[in-house]
Amino acid sequence: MSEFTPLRSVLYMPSSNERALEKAKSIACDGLILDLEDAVAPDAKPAAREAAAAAAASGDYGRRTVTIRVNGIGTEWHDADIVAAAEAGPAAIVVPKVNSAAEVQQLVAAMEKAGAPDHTRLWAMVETPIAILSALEIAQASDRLGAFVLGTNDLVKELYAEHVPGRAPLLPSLHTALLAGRAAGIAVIDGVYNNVKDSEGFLAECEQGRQMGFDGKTLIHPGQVEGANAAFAPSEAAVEDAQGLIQAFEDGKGSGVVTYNGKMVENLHVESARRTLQIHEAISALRG
Ligand SMILES: CC(C)(COP(=O)(O)OP(=O)(O)OC[C@H]1O[C@@H](n2cnc3c(N)ncnc32)[C@H](O)[C@@H]1OP(=O)(O)O)[C@@H](O)C(=O)NCCC(=O)NCCSC(=O)C[C@H](O)C(=O)O
Ligand SMILES: [Mg+2]
Repeated sequence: MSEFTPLRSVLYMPSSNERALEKAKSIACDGLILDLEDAVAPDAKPAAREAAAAAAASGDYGRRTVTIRVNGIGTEWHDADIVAAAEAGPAAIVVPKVNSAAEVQQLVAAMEKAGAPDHTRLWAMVETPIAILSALEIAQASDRLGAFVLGTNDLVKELYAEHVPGRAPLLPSLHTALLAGRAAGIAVIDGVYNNVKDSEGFLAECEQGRQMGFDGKTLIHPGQVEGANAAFAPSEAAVEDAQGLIQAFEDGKGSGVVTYNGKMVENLHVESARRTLQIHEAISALRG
C-alpha cells in the first residue's frame, strides 16, 4: 500500500452550511476544509464550531482528508476553536495567517494541551507578506506541521495587487512558499479560484499550479473538484513515459546515463519517474 496521500482537490465549505456538510460526503474531493473563519458570519460561529467538530469526529467522510479551519490567533473565537478541533481529532487543524515559527510552536502547544491526537497535523496558511518572507522558518518550526496552504485572496489584498490571469503579481510569493515547503518536506496546496462559473480560467490555473509543483489546489465549489483531480494526477502519457524511462534505465544495466525517447536519463530522472508512479498508484487505489 502507498503511503502517499493525494491532496489534489481540497474543498472549503462553511461549517455553518448543513446542506454543504451533508453533500460533501458524496463529493469526490481528496480533502475537506470545514471552515470556521471567513465563510462563517460572527453570529454563526459557535454553532458552526459544534457542527465542524461533530462532522470531523463522525467518520462519515470516508477516505477524504478532513480538516477544520479555525479562526486566527488573537481573534475572540480562536482558543475555543482550537480546543473543539483538537478534541474532534481531524486529519489537520488549518490555521489562517500564521506569521512566524513562534506562532507555529504556540499553536502546537495549544493543540497538545487540548489533547489533539498524534495524527492531527497543523496546516499553516501562508497569506501575508511577513509569512512569505518567513516561510522557511515557519515550515521548519515543528514536526506537527503537515502542509502550507496558500491564501491567495489575503495575499492579493495585503500586497495591494490584483487578481489577473497567469497570476504574475503572486508568482514570487507562490514560488517562495513552494521552496520553503519543499525544503521542509511538507505538502504545499495552492490557493482558490474565486470565479466558480469560469471553468476555462480555473483549469488554466490548475495546470499552472501543477507545473509549479503544488500538490493540489484548494477549492470553493463542488464544480471545481473534477478539474483539479484531473490536473493534479499524472496523465496516462506521463505514467507511460515514467514506466518506459525506468525500463530504459534498467536496460542500461548499471550505466549512469542512457537515453529514452531521445532524452538523457540519469538516476535523478528515475527518482522523479518513481514519484509519478507512486502518485498514480495512490490515486488508482482510491478508485479501487
Ligand atoms: C461560492 C458559493 C457561495 C456558491 O454557492 P451556491 O450559489 O449555493 O452554489 P450552487 O448553487 O452552485 O451550489 C450547488 C450545490 O453545491 C453545494 N455547495 C456549494 N458550495 C459547496 C461547498 N463549498 N462545499 C459543499 N457543497 C457545496 C450547494 O449547497 C448546492 O447543493 P444542493 O442544493 O444540494 O444542490 C459556495 O460554493 C460556497 O460557499 N463556497 C465556499 C466558500 C468558502 O468556504 N469560502 C472560504 C474559503 S476561501 C478562502 O478564504 C481562502 C483563503 O483564506 C484566501 O485568503 O484566499
Ligand atoms: Mg485568507
